[in-house]
Amino acid sequence: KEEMNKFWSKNARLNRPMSPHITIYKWSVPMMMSITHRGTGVGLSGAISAFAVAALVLPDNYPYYLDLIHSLSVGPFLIGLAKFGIAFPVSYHTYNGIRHLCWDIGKGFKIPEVYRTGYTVIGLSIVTSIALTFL
Ligand code: HEM
Repeated sequence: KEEMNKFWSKNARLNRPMSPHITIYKWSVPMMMSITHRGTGVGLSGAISAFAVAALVLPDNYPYYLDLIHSLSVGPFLIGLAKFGIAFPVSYHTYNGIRHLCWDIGKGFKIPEVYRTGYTVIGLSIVTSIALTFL
């Protein structure tokens, strides 16, 4: 215990960052993609659960609420933005999920491949989300 105390007081004295200290890492595309995969996964789970709970507890049905949104006349820009905001996490998580599954079978681990597949996923996600927005 005494050794541990010495260890921690030395770290504090030398102003060493304590683990976990992700701030020491230089941000990279694969790193951002990884956190976005988690973010979109958790976001999708939350959104689907909220949708399911709403379907159970709200008094009216889906077409009624859709009409309600239409009647607000928020304009095509905001509607488009909202549609993109839904389409992007779905597209991104699906394409990046396929990238993850490739890793799970041992493919695509070389650093240039990680970047290439990463940029492909980002590109496909943007194109797919724009296409879905205009549906
Ligand atoms: C609405 C549908 C989906 C939901 C709600 C969902 C949700 C999630 C969540 C919560 C995670 C855990 C994220 C983390 O803690 O790191 C996850 C991970 C994952 N998802 Fe999805 N997901 C969905 C669709 C998909 C699809 C369509 C694919 C594949 C094509 C996919 C592939 C994966 C993979 C491979 C992982 C594990 C990533 C890892 O190894 O860290 N998901 N998903």
